[in-house]
Amino acid sequence: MAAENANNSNCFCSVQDFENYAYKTLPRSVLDYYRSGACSQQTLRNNQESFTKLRIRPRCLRDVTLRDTKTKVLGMDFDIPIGVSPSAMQKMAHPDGEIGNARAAGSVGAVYILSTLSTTSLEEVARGAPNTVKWFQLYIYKDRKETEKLVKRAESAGYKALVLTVDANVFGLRYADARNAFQMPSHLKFGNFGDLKSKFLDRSNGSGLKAYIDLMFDEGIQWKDVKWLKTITKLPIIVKGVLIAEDALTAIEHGAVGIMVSNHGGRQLDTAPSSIEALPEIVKAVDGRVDVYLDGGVRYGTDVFKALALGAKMVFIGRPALWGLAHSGEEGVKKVLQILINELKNTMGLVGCNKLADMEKDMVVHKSFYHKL
Ligand SMILES: Cc1cc2nc3c(=O)[nH]c(=O)nc-3n(C[C@H](O)[C@H](O)[C@H](O)COP(=O)(O)O)c2cc1C
Ligand SMILES: CCCCCCC(=O)C(=O)O
Repeated sequence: MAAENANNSNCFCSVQDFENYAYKTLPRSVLDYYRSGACSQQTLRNNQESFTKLRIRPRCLRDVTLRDTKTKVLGMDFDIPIGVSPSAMQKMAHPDGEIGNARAAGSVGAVYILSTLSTTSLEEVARGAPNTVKWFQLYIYKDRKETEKLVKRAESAGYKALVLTVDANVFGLRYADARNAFQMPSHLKFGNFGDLKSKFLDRSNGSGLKAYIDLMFDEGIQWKDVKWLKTITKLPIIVKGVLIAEDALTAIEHGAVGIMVSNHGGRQLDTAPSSIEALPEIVKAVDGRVDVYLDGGVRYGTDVFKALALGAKMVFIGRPALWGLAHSGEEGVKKVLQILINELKNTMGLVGCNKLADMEKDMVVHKSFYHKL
């Protein structure tokens, strides 16, 4: 891309354009933290590759003049079935940070999930993006009182659900961060904590984030902690990071009202299945009792369509929002979301779906359907 075009948003047609821009402009250790997966990064790659192995089977000559993407999730109305997944330290991408990301989501009628490890406090995000439906992602600290305080604060600030991340009891092996001795830039801090919990710790052995997590997070969390969480909050609980049917059923038994199929963007267990590979077994097991959501590798409206047709109620993006933020803050995230909405509506039109309920499971097949010989 010519240098003079590097910041010309008119050229930014796809999520890939924003990713390319972020790769050229973000400081190396921030970029590596955002983009990397764990270990050999097979799951990271597979998240996107698995979508390319699915084919969409279109239906012709159906009236699609009023294409509608509205949906209702946990009793809340949304204009689109796409939301923003939690990601830590968003101010490293742009000073607009979490507030910009949340405002962008709200501007297109999408839900925004704030990370426990945000660089803006949950109260500031609530004040800065009052018109956005916000959910709060929770990591369970060894200090349960600290966890309880976070939950109460999220309730008071108007967050509408808790998203408990269950695939990060142990820190994934992220070699790029270890090599870079990754550290949050010194002008930033974790917004939700006032004392030393707001800063990274000793990084003499590699990533400062890893040192922080090892000290603060509880490796011993179990299903009974979901029950405990239910005793301290009235907010609906979504469990994020489920990849197999049995865990989905256990999550429901313990009170979860939503299951997010996710492998943490390939950043935790390397060689775990891709999210879209895992989705069908979970949808089947859950059998409509609770909502199933998905994130991981979603980069095109066709990916959104595939996940919805295979039974996800809502589909989330992690890195694409960070690439939008890196490009032009709130505006950039909004553009990324608009691209995905436009691609989704285009796909719906070409497949013959006027509304989300028109999507059928057999509109999406594995490519082997066409390559039987
Ligand atoms: C830089 C980064 C930070 C993340 N931080 C969190 C976090 O704080 N809490 C969490 O539950 N998931 C976190 N995730 C995982 C995302 O919520 C999400 O599962 C993943 O990014 C989805 O994959 P995608 O990036 O391919 O869309 C993070 C992901 C990235 C890329
Ligand atoms: C135990 C994993 C916690 C990682 C904290 C931030 C995050 O979720 C991510 O970097 O990914």
